[in-house]
Amino acid sequence: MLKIKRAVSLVWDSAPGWTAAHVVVTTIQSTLPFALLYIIKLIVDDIALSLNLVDKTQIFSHILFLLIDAGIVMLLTHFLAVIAQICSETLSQRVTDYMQTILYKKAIEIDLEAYESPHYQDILERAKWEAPHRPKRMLDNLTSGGQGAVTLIAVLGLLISLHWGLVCVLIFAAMPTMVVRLRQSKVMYNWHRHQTEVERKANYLGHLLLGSQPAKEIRLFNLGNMLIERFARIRQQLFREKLAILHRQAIFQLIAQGCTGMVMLATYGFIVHQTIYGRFQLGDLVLYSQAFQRAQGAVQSLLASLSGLHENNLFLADVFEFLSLQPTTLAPAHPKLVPRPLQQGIVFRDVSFQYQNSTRKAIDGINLTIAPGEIVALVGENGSGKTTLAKLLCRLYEATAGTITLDGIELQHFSRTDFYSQVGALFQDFTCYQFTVADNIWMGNVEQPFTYERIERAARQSGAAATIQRLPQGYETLLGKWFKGGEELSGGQWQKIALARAFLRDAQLVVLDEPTSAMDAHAEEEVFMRFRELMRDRSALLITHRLATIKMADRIYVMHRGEIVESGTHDRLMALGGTYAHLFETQAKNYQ
Ligand SMILES: Nc1ncnc2c1ncn2[C@@H]1O[C@H](COP(=O)(O)OP(=O)(O)OP(=O)(O)O)[C@@H](O)[C@H]1O
Repeated sequence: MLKIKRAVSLVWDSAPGWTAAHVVVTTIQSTLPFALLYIIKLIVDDIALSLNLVDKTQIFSHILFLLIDAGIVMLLTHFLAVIAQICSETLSQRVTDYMQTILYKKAIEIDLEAYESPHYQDILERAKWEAPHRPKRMLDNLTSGGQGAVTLIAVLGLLISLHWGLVCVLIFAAMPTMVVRLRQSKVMYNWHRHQTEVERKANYLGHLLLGSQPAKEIRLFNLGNMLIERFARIRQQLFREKLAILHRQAIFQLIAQGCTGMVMLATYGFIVHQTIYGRFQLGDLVLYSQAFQRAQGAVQSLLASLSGLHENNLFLADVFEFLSLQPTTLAPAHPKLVPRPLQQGIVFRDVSFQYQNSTRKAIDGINLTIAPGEIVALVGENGSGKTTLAKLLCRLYEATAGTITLDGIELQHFSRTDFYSQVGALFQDFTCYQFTVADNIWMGNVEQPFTYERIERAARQSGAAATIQRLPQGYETLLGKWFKGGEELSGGQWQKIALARAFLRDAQLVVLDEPTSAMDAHAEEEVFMRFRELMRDRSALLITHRLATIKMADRIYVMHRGEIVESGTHDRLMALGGTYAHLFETQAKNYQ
């Protein structure tokens, strides 16, 4: 019941005016057949009366007047049908848009960690399927159920006057179908829920086959047919399972309808029997069998609405399950303000972290400091935990043990918005927004007004300015190939734009994970030459495999299997002759 109320209020919130119009129009629609029936009854009464009259002029004009009324009701019925369709379609659209917005808002609230959980992906997927149409369907069930109930109440009076037992027969006859329908909804729902991951696998294959990003490899490695076969195999499996359920349901439905049919036949037999033995007139036979038929139709429509309500209720549970998700890390009740400017900087104390569903720690017992104005570099082999450490510093994940403090205050004590406003970051998997160049850079700090002056400065700092100048519409050039007129950039050029985005943020902490990996040696050198100047009052964490570029770092931490194994300046680490010196010499040798 609560879910029905919540679904209706979602529909109402999406478009109050259209919801009201939809309900009013369908209510009027449901009363019109009775109005027409009543007018026809008046016409029949007049005709019967006219048979005994000598002067039929007056009664004929009255019948004409009633006929015009009937015509008006018919016209109104057609007119309302058109209006009802417009209301229904508009409302469906509004509900879909509204529900999608709600889903997007909820999705951005959830912790990043959730995206690594298949369970979360399943919940999200089901909510995406069901949210756009289930609330509106529920409203439709309610209105059509209401219509069925009105018709039923109207004919029930007639049936009771015939025999009260007929009403019981009507309800009894409907029972088997009702039970079967409720069971079917439950079986189908459970099957859908159970199959979410398999459906996601099929969708993933579809994404590989249709997406622009995998398109190159699909062609080069001739993966198309293999992926299509995998897709077809999954769809076949889903199809077979669904068909088996539908077969079983068809058998149950046939049995239920057979039972209903037999009860109905017996009832008609009873009415005919009563007529033959003179207890009913021929007119009664017609009237009561009509009434019984209508009542049966109304019961069927009521049942369809009730089982629809039941089904939509089940599926809406998936939407509400998603909407009820909460971030695992709650916002502090009394958040502290991020110190501006930083005095002591950032301190990691015995920090460890283990990813969800992972059996080992990605980083273990990390101790590290970044003072204000200091550039700290992280180096180490693949998978040693550098990016994980950067993500913890950006508070994209919470440490499983230990503390990370900013001027002595643990990161959890800041509101995320305030903390994020002080972080400028560039990760390896940065996003290439299919927007204009200016938008791509401005998105580094949308809280600040859009000004070309700031955007151009950030572009100069990242080395993107020269590339942008050569674009047909400069900063107003649309990037990417998704939309008409878009210009595609090279990997290194995209990286410069993304770096400009990180620089645009007026942040005290800058985190750069392989910021120049796609740039040519000349561009990279330019970026790092400006880097010290740029980071003057900021704290920077820099991750790179290109050791030549980090000689200028104030301190270098060397990571190995989640731990810090060495730290110090370039010169000190070289003198130490350990992992760093070995890595550096290996790289240097390759350049000789
Ligand atoms: N989202 C994740 N879920 C589970 N494990 C992860 C996840 N991301 C990384 N890991 C694991 O954590 C460890 C550290 O990964 P991380 O990305 O921090 O390494 P890295 O030093 O940045 O590597 P690279 O130099 O290749 O970028 C690896 O063993 C990796 O398998």
